[in-house]
Order: sequence, then structure tokens, then C-alpha cells
Amino acid sequence: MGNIALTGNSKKVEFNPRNYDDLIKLTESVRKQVDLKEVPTIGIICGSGLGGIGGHIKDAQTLPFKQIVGFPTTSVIGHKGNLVFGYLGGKYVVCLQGRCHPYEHGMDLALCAMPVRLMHQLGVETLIVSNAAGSANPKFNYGELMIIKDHIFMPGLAGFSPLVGVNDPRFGARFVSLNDAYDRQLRQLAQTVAKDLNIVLHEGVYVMSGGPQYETPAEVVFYKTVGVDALGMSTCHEVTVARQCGIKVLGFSLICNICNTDAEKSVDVSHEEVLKAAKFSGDNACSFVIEFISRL
Ligand SMILES: O=P(O)(O)O[C@@H]1C[C@H](O)[C@@H](CO)O1
Ligand SMILES: Nc1nc2[nH]cnc2c(=O)[nH]1
Repeated sequence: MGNIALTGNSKKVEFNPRNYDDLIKLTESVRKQVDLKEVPTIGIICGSGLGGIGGHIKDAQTLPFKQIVGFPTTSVIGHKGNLVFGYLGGKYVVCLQGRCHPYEHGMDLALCAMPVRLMHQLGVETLIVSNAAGSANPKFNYGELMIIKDHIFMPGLAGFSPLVGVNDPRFGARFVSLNDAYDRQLRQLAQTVAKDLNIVLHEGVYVMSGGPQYETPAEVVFYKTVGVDALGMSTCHEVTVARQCGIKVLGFSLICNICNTDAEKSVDVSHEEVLKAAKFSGDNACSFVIEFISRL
């Protein structure tokens, strides 16, 4: 994957997401465009339709992705494409109000995970990453939340990892352990918060497929057989990079559709339906995130 030529102020700029010095330049450009009140030690990534979380941020400063030279764009409906700084649950945070999906960017995983490296440069130590997902677990219902306890990173297993290529050690280790990728203490805290808020919170395994097509019934059966609970098209590349940087992760999925396992049944899934579910349960997700942050 080559460098990306971008135009900023009519000047052609090259940005290589695998180049550490380019990341530093991008970080500096962000710092220049916002007046940081504190070090944001908490980062949030909003999944499809979950950008409402960013709307709760107080004293917010919003920087659109397109104002940051080198930043990948997002074209998926339900992803605003802003970096929002401010206070949530009493803590100073940086929030990606929308994410960049690998299927939007020629499966350039390093580019799509770059915002996590930016967060690390800005001082993030804990990442709350969310997504909209389909369910393969019969115990899960539409609109419920699932804490990710582990993942299966399909593109990563096929060689599409954000860590592929020459590794600049300033990014972190060449070989990254993904044991305990989803921090156990954070998961325990999440369960306590959900109980106190009376929110149903499952725990399970998330699979990231490359997308953008949804799964066939046979693929859903395949995933179910290998222990998958929730199916999506994001998150794993971000978590992989977060762990390389030493950031602790809490991940959760909002269950937006129940995946069909029967080829004889005609069950349609669409992004509109996913967004509808996210809207339906968005308030729960927001309260959960705000309360969780307040207890960190
Ligand atoms: O950004 P997320 O993972 O929440 O987006 C999900 C997966 C696809 O991008 C899209 C499918 O409806 O929503
Ligand atoms: N891969 C995948 N991603 C989703 N995002 C929301 N629903 C789904 C789904 O059923 N499958």
C-alpha cells in the first residue's frame, strides 16, 4: 500500500500511516487546531449510529477529520467524522465520532487504525471502543449490549494486519501479545456499571470480517461453530494497535440484528436497520459509557 497524496491548502502532502514521523506531524497539526484543556487519558471510538456519545461531551471542541491532513475519511452513514475533545463523566476525553473502516480504504488497516496511534500520542491510556454488530448468539436480543471478552480478527488472520510491514520500534513491539486484549478489570467494572444502571450486558466473542457485505447463512453458522457471539466489520485492527501502544481496552457491541443461519429463510439485513437499532438503544449505550468513565 503506497503513500496517500492529500491536498491541504492546495499543497500536495504525502502521508504514510506506517511512518512514525508522519504520525508526529499529524499529531502536531491536531494540537495546533485545538486548545487542549488537559491531557485526554480516555479515548472513545463510536460505532455506527453511536456518535450520540460524542454529543454528550461538555465544553466540546470539534475537529472534523477532513481538517486534519493525512486523516482518513469516513463515508459510512452514521459516522460523522469528527474528533471531539471535552469532558464526559467528569473526565477529559478524546472521542472519534465515527470511524474509518478498512473496506472504505482498500483494506489499508494501518491507515484505519492510525487514529488510535494519534490518541496514544495525545496521552490516551484507556480506550473505549464500540461497534454495531449482528448476533449469532440465541440468548442475545435486538438492542442489547455485549462486552467483548475476546475477538477473531479475520482480516488479521489473512495477513491484513495494521502491524504488517516494516515496524518502527517507536510504534511498539514487532510481535504484539493479544492475550487479555480486552482488560479484565475494565470488563468487571463494566458489569458493575450495567447492573447499577439496570442495563442488560452480555459478554462474548466478536468477529471482524472484512465486509462490506453481510454474512451468508453458511458463514453465520461457521462463525457460530467457532464460538462467535457478535459479527462486525471493525474494531479488531484498532484494538491490535491499541495493545501495541500499551493502551488498555474496553470494547462493546450494540446488537443491531439477529443473524440468519437458515438458507431457506429470507431475512434481510441492511445498514438502515442497523442504524435504527443503534438509535433505539443509543441512549442506553450513552448512559453506560458516561457512567463507566465517571468510575474510572
Ligand atoms: O463502525 P461499525 O463497526 O459500528 O459499523 C458496522 C459495521 C459496518 O461498517 C456497518 C454495517 O451496517 O455497521
Ligand atoms: N459483519 C457484520 N457486521 C454487522 N454490523 C451490523 N450488523 C452486522 C452483521 O450482521 N454482520
